[in-house]
Amino acid sequence: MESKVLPKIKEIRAYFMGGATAEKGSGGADYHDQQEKHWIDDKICTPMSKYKEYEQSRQSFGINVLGTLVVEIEADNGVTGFAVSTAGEMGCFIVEKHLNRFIEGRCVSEIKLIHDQMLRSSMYYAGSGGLVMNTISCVDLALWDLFGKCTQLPVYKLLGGAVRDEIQFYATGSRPDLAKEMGFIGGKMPTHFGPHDGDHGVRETAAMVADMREKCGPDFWLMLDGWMSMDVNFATKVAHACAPYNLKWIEECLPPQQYDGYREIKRNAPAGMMVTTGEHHGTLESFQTLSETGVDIMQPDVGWCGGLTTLLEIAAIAKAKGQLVVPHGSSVYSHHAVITFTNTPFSEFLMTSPNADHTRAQFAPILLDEPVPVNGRIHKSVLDKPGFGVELNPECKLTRPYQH
Ligand SMILES: C[C@H](O)[C@H](O)CC(=O)C(=O)O
Ligand SMILES: [Mg+2]
Repeated sequence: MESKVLPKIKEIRAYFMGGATAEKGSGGADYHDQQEKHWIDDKICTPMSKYKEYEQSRQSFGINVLGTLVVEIEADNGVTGFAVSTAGEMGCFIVEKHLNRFIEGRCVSEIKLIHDQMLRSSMYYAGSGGLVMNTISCVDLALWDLFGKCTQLPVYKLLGGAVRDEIQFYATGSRPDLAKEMGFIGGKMPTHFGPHDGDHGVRETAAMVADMREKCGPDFWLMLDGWMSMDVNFATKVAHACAPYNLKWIEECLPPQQYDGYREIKRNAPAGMMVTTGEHHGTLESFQTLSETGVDIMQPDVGWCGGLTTLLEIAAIAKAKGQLVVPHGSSVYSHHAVITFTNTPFSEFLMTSPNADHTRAQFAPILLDEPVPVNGRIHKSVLDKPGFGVELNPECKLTRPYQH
């Protein structure tokens, strides 16, 4: 077969949808931006819950101010790749006024070089993750999508191919009992009480798990997600109070950088209960440090951790340590990665239906053809389309606030 001459990148463009200036409930990659009464905004415990006025709703403290960033990259043969993440209008500035210089004119296969230059050139303002890293991740994912679309290969094949025929999912949402009926292997619930609620909060949390255990039977996996809201003492008490109900893991109990705290929770946790975290860690170095704490599962979000290029490195760190890497639910972007990882035996599906009573595409409405699990599973054949196999929904109103 003749080797192909790959095209060069002609232009990168950045758009946003939703965020602080839009109507509530735009969804997209900013999946916390849902309509009122959605389970994802119903008194979920957060680092802000100790302030009464911000306890009931995460949107009240601004969890949905960023909005969706859409990065589109066009090659000189007219083929376009794209990706979405959570960085909105501010991400657009970073792409169009800074990162564009490392991208335009490069061959579509030069992803690693571009990734390294994006990381090094933003080191002075990127910190250890967050908005800037979300933006870099989005560009990296768009580059992989473009590379796949130019070579007519799905991203998972570019990575070396699938190590299993299907991905099986647990569901994150308020109704693990319904997730069980839908064929998922487990259900992860948010917590509603934190250290400011004292022992009453510990008892209420354990009662919620006990109730779900009753509804789901003895073997269905049940997990808790603390979304950075606890301290070591509260997390330890919750873990022990939930042990009789066979809680499988306790997730993201602490703020991301409290590595000593994670080490202590791991030491304190009942035997057999896993300690997990990682979705708000944003550099390879932070995952190396996290890995050393001994957490059982690292949970990077591929749209926030530095992109697919960094996720591959994180997975290698975890593999060498015998840890699992189970990405935070980042939809197609993680499906193409995890089907190639030997240390990801299952993955996350985040329920974005308002009552968590049916499956709905996680990034709805921004992607066309975004796969959703059927009977809790996605077969690799569903991923057999060039790039990440999705297109932008032309009905979503996108704004391009900056041009270079
Ligand atoms: C449900 C959690 O609070 C959050 O919205 C999502 C998350 O942390 C997860 O899916 O994991
Ligand atoms: Mg989580």
